[in-house]
Amino acid sequence: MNFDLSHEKLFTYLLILCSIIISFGGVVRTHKTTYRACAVGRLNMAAAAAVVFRRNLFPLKLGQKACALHSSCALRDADPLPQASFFPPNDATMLPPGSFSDKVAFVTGGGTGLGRAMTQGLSQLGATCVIASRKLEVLQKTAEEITAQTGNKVFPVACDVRDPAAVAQCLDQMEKLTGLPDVVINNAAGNFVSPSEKLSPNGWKTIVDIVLNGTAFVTLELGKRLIRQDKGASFLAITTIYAESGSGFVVPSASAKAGVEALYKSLAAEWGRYGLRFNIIQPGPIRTKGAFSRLDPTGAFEKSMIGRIPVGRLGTPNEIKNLALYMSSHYATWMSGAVVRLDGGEYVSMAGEFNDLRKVSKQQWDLIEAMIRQTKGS
Ligand SMILES: CCC/C=C/C=C/C(=O)SCCNC(=O)CCNC(=O)[C@H](O)C(C)(C)COP(=O)(O)OP(=O)(O)OC[C@H]1O[C@@H](n2cnc3c(N)ncnc32)[C@H](O)[C@@H]1OP(=O)(O)O
Ligand SMILES: NC(=O)C1=CN([C@@H]2O[C@H](COP(=O)(O)OP(=O)(O)OC[C@H]3O[C@@H](n4cnc5c(N)ncnc54)[C@H](OP(=O)(O)O)[C@@H]3O)[C@@H](O)[C@H]2O)C=CC1
Repeated sequence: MNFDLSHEKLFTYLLILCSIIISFGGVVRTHKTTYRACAVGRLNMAAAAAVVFRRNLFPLKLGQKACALHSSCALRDADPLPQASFFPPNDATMLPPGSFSDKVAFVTGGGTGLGRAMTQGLSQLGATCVIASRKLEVLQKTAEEITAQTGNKVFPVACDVRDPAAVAQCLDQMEKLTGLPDVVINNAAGNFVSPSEKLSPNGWKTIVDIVLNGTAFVTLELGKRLIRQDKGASFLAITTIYAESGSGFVVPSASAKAGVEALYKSLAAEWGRYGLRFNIIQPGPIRTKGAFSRLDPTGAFEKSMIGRIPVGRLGTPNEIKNLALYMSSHYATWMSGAVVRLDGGEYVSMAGEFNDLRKVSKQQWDLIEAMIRQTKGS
């Protein structure tokens, strides 16, 4: 029979081993660090065990903090699983050239990460783009780079979506620059992992304001203006797979993203009569600086994320781009109220009761099958 040593079991065996060695006043070596047990006793055992546990889960020394943070270093990639070779990402832009000629696109959070990739794709296919977020310099740099690549105008507009007056001003500015948009992508977000018992009221409010209120302010203000001008448009919101399931440690984000989905599904029903359609993409994990510096700052969780994804790798910004472009394009005019998950199978992989049986070896299956077949009657 195969000996399947899971992380959990490995920790347990390590803890037991530590306890035994420490009991004899020995020396334990883990990750090039030596812990000398001075006395025999439960306290020492617990302390050493805790250190072993922490070192395994967070393989960083506290002193390395600055260098470990993604914001100050290059992102470190965890390896994809072998099956990822069956599923290479195709970064090429999928729709035909000119698919967005004569169209105007408005993308919140368009200066970085997924928003930048979507803006780049829209611009490449002929759209004039307006990108909005708080940091004007970031937007300006992105706008210049994309325009240099595509030859199409990208206008940067500073806007904090939490402030309805700022949103109205931003849309005034857009109307002057380009007119009202044909394509709207609500992509701006804020997030951080935190135990919910550590959340302050302002921590909660900050995330809900950016994600839910920000999306609502942009969508309602633009919707009213489009309705007044009798102009149709496609609205897309970027949520996440846990908008559906909920998730611990990102509770404000989960709550706000679920609200965004309710908002978009509701408006799909109500505002179709004005030529407006509303759709949602739920991405799984994609390594961007903005997301991973706040959700996996030590890099300790990336490997387990990949382990949960049947396709065996993280997504790429361009994969979201291609889906977003299709959903926002004239090829998708019959799509409204849709929620599309793009996550390499992670959501269903986490949800299925028996999915962990993937770890069962062939020999173990033979034994299990024999046991089941032996059972007669109820
Ligand atoms: C399947 C994969 C799932 C992945 C999903 C990904 C979803 C995403 O949304 S990823 C997008 C991530 N990108 C961003 O978050 C970009 C924008 N983020 C920010 O600007 C900041 O991180 C922040 C959201 C905090 C907003 O910045 P702002 O300057 O406006 O706020 P602060 O004044 O810094 O903080 C406001 C209150 O929040 C508290 N807070 C901040 N960080 C934490 C933390 N790590 N833990 C707990 N609390 C935190 C902060 O203390 C403030 O509260 P208070 O002290 O009570 O005033
Ligand atoms: N990367 C991932 O794994 C996943 C990401 N997502 C979603 O994808 C979207 C993009 O995330 P990603 O590209 O990874 O992360 P980024 O941090 O790069 O993108 C977030 C963007 O939102 C903007 N933003 C934040 N706060 C505000 C605000 N108050 N007003 C206006 N703009 C704001 C930021 O710009 P600025 O700082 O200039 O304001 C930034 O450009 C988000 O909706 C996120 O929830 C969903 C699932 C997985």
